[in-house]
Amino acid sequence: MLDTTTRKGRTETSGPTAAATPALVTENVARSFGALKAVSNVSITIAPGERRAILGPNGAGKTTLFNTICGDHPPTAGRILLFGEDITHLQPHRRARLGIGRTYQSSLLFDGLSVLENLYLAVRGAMPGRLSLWKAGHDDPALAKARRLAEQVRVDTIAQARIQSLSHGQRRQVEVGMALASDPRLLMLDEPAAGLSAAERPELVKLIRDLPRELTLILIEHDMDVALPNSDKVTVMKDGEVVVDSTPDRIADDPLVQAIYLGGEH
Ligand SMILES: Nc1ncnc2c1ncn2[C@@H]1O[C@H](COP(=O)(O)OP(=O)(O)OP(=O)(O)O)[C@@H](O)[C@H]1O
Repeated sequence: MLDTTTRKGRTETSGPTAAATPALVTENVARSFGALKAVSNVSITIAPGERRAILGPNGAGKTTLFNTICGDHPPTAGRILLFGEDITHLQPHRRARLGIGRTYQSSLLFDGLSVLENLYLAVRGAMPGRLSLWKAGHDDPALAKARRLAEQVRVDTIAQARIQSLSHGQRRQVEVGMALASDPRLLMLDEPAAGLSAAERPELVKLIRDLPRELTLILIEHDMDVALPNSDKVTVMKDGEVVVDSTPDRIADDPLVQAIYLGGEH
């Protein structure tokens, strides 16, 4: 994997170069909302299996960058390649079929349904064909997969519990399971630890750490204790632009990062 440090146009590279097609490339990606440039000129390359944290203060453009990648708000300029395929102009569901899974800052869970039912719906939603919950039987492969996902995200012991009875941390675990339902090659987690108590965080960190190593992961996270142990590289954004691209061991000491992130601006 590349070991690269970038600061506003300057790039230092050391270590072996990755020959494989990158999992994700954004080339000069921009997204405006009217006159507001939420994301400007973002060029990042993420290797297959890499875990990348995206940090930055509120309003830096992190979620908007996610939205340009998954297609919720496609870029107004630039290009996005997923495993070498140009997805810049594809609809979100086409991008999902090509291997993008994501979570959102706000919950998309059905409160009145059980954990297993939510996971089942996510599995069925990722399958071609019409959704038909009433056909679910014990030999339904989608149900078996939902059960496997429940184990993977450590909610199998509460599989029958309704979402509304879950703790915030457990809900986050279910959300990760739902994002995994489509067997993504690129998983994007938007602030998975937001709102979690100190007691709930280690479970989530462990869940993320135990995700299959071949899965490429992009993580937006304010909490350094969650972001840094779970990342190979860290990208810091401010005012819609990438301002630092570095490694977790260097990031905390970076004066620019300290000024804009640890300095309490967010
Ligand atoms: N749908 C939208 N319409 C108009 N403006 C938007 C929209 N989405 C985001 N923005 C604006 O774009 C800028 C970047 O927002 P974004 O949510 O991407 O930042 P962020 O880094 O994810 O922040 P946070 O950490 O608070 O989630 C902000 O000024 C925001 O108000």
